[in-house]
Amino acid sequence: MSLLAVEKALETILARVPAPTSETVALNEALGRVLVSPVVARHDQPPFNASAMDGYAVRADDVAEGIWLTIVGTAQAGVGMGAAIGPGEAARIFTGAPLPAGADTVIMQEEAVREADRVRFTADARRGHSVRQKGNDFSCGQALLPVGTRLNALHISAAAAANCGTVNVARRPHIDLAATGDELVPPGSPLGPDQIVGSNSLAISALLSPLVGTCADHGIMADDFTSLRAGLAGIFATEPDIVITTGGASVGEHDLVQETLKELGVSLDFWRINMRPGKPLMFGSLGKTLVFGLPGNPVSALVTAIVFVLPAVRRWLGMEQPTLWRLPLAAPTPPNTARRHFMRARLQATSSGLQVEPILQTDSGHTSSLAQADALIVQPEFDQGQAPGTLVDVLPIGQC
Ligand SMILES: Nc1nc2c(c(=O)[nH]1)N[C@H]1C(S)=C(S)[C@@H](COP(=O)(O)OP(=O)(O)OC[C@H]3O[C@@H](n4cnc5c(N)ncnc54)[C@H](O)[C@@H]3O)O[C@H]1N2
Ligand code: MOO
Repeated sequence: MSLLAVEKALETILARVPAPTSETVALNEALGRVLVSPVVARHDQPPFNASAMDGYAVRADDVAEGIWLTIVGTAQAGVGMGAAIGPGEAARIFTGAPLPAGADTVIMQEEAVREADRVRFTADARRGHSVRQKGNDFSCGQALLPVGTRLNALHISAAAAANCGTVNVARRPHIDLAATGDELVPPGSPLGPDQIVGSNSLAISALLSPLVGTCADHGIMADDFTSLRAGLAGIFATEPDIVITTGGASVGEHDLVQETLKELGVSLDFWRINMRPGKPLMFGSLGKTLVFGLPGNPVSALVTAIVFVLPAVRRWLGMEQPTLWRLPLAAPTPPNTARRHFMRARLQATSSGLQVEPILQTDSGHTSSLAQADALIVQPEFDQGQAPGTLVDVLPIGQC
């Protein structure tokens, strides 16, 4: 198989992702979930003309310098006055209270002089001032949040105000994760001779967990057919939505993942992408299960998870894909090879706007440089290298 273009690989993956399916959850459990139906207001907001200030409800036409109005009642939040005000009258009113019939304006108490049951004002009345008109926030039946919205605190505020106790959200995929490699030990273990700490599973789990239902870590599988076959067959038996392996994806004698997956019935769509890091990525499916075989190198594993697995999960949930940013380079980039380079980089906020500074480390086993990055510059194949100030494509990864 020759190297596949990044776009073609992504297109192939996204075409295999099923359409979102819906489940209903209580709003207090909906943080981070993605809407499959819009949030629609169930009432006008505010439901009545309401005071925005503590002060006096008046008829604007009645207010003039030196004129006293008679206070005929009180309106407070939750308890309206229950009567109208007439010419020459005012009502004491508090923030959030329904405006009494007949009133059209509220004047705040700092601009009022009160004596017993009468009041005059030190400022002009501006008709409608300090009144939140019924429905000025939203009206009954209005769509407030569209399909595809990933609910954050701001969205939950609007949905709650609209009296939506439940929301329809996308079912989240269940993911099974396995690392492969005889040399690997779990993080936190004593490190024996020739051993490496397996970091990929924790990293990928951290990347995907905010979006997915479960991300079950099946630990480390040895580089032999018997262990791999048994381990992976056990995972496929539970029919997860997505299986992700890391390591054993390349061409060495110990890279057995591809052969094992095929033996277990996985139909492979592709293997090897024209990118760095991350060339030996595999993708296929077994029944309804999508299968990603990511490279073992930690930077390659995480970059391919960001570039291919995250978009698949977003599609699964019905979310939009983020677009690349165009930012000026803060420093030159070196020439690229024939493979598209997802170059580690740092965003810099300057007085003239955002810039992106390339990190020149390209070793795909070098995790500390990836930890310093909050963006990837997407450098085209055969790019001859660019001077500072040139606009380049940037994929922000600071939220990952
Ligand atoms: N002759 C060739 N050799 C290699 C090629 C090639 O085209 N021809 N491709 C290289 C590229 S590019 C990559 S990327 C790697 C990927 O190889 P594998 O997917 O087979 O990964 P491994 O050999 O299993 O491991 C590579 C490296 O990463 C470490 N590793 C593995 N798993 C983990 C883990 N879970 N956490 C942390 N580190 C891990 C492993 O110890 C190795 O150091 O192949 C090149 N070779
Ligand atoms: O394509 Mo590999 O991921 O560079 O080391």
